[in-house]
Amino acid sequence: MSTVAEQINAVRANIRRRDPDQKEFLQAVEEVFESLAPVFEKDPQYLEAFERLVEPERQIVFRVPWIDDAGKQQVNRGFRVQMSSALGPYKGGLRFHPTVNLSVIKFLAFEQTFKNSLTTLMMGAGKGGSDFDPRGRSDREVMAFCQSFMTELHRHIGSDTDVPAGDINVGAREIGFLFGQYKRLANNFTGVLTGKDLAWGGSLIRPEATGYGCVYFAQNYLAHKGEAFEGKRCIVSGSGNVAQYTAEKLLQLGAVPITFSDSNGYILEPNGFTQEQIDHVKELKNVKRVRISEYCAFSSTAQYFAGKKPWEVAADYAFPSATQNEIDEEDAKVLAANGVKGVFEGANMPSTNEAIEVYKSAGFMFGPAKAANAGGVAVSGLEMAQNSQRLQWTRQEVDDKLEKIMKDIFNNSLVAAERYGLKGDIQAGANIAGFIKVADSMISQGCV
Ligand SMILES: NC(=O)C1=CN([C@@H]2O[C@H](COP(=O)(O)OP(=O)(O)OC[C@H]3O[C@@H](n4cnc5c(N)ncnc54)[C@H](O)[C@@H]3O)[C@@H](O)[C@H]2O)C=CC1
Ligand SMILES: O=C(O)CCC(=O)C(=O)O
Repeated sequence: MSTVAEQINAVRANIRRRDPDQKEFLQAVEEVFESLAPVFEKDPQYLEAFERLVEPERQIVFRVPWIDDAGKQQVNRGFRVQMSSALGPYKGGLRFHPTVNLSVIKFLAFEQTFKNSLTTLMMGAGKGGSDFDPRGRSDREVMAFCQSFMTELHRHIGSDTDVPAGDINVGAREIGFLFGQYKRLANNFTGVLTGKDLAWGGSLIRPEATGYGCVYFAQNYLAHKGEAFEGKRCIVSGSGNVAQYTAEKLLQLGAVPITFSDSNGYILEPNGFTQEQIDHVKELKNVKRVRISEYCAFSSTAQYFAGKKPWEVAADYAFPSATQNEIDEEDAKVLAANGVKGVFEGANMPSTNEAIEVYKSAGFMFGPAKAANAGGVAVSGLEMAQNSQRLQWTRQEVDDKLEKIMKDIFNNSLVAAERYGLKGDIQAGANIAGFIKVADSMISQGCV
């Protein structure tokens, strides 16, 4: 008869043996595994549920052929990983980026499972995307790609089956093209995607939801520690959807957002961005689709640091909002040395596991992605609810619900950590609270 510790090690070894090359997926699993140990110790049924959960219910990999503006054939690879339907239809975004592969989509789908559970709404989890790079492509090329992608994907999704949304490089334009093709193929006008345009079934506050939600989460955390945003300098990375609305909400709450970045470098506004300057970033990134360095032509006070990450700037709090593993151990040490006291993850898995260790030993407040960035998918869940009712709620109604969900996520994570003897560890608490709801549902639904 093996001990629980031996059983945990056997499950861990099996996961590693099965997909040894999927480094992002293994990293995400490892981060969760550590914090679930006390749960597995308490009831070995949970370990069995976990062993099932790490194996996606279904993985779809497909060819996406399309014709570019020069009349030349292009071929990309498409993915949809349907991770878990324990709590509802599969739900999670689509990412179009040259770095997309099965490991990246699997890690995102795995994280999504815990995140969607934390929202308190009834959503299973999935994630998808393609190695298609929209940079430099015309609107017509992006449409041709989206139509081809949906031509295969449409067989696998539906408003009660799987409801994709946006992620990196999938915003309002792409959701429109994808929805149009779905409707044409399925002959069905239904809420099969979220992040839709307001005129045809979208929800107010969905564009703002991930960034606003991350700041609401941080606000709860700060209040718990007796701190407040007023006058606090905040580093934001990225300059896309999540970064823009994180900076906007920080400004509204009296904080001072001072940076944005992209993969080429970062910009610093030493006195903080105004709303007009944030609106200019939105125009540059969402309409003109140019590099963040272009911002400096608009502001005489801005500085641009080519090839650098914003973590070197002295600040109070950091909001990584670009991509995975953008903060490594060295970056985390620099944050600590510069006086940062909290990291709140807008992006998915932006911190390496070694960076998280540094946060813990430095005593940072740490808002892990699954909890801190759950506002986006939460408002997607609210969009689904509105679509089912064929109603549209007001901006205030949706924002109030988002604020409440983020408060509940913080409190539920706090309570779960304490219940398992890890008082104050919000990272462990979020993993535990997210997992237990999924695992209990899996157990009561039988071995499926
Ligand atoms: N859009 C949403 O509702 C949600 C997004 N997320 C996560 O937030 C992150 C950002 O996503 P979005 O803002 O939606 O995408 P986006 O496409 O609007 O923006 C991504 C931004 O990140 C920057 N970026 C990409 N790679 C980078 C790198 N290596 N270094 C520095 N900057 C880089 C891009 O230049 C761009 O400004 C991703 O990790 C995504 O998975 C998480 C929850 C929901
Ligand atoms: O809104 C959604 O369905 C998904 C958002 C997402 O992809 C994420 O939370 O990472």
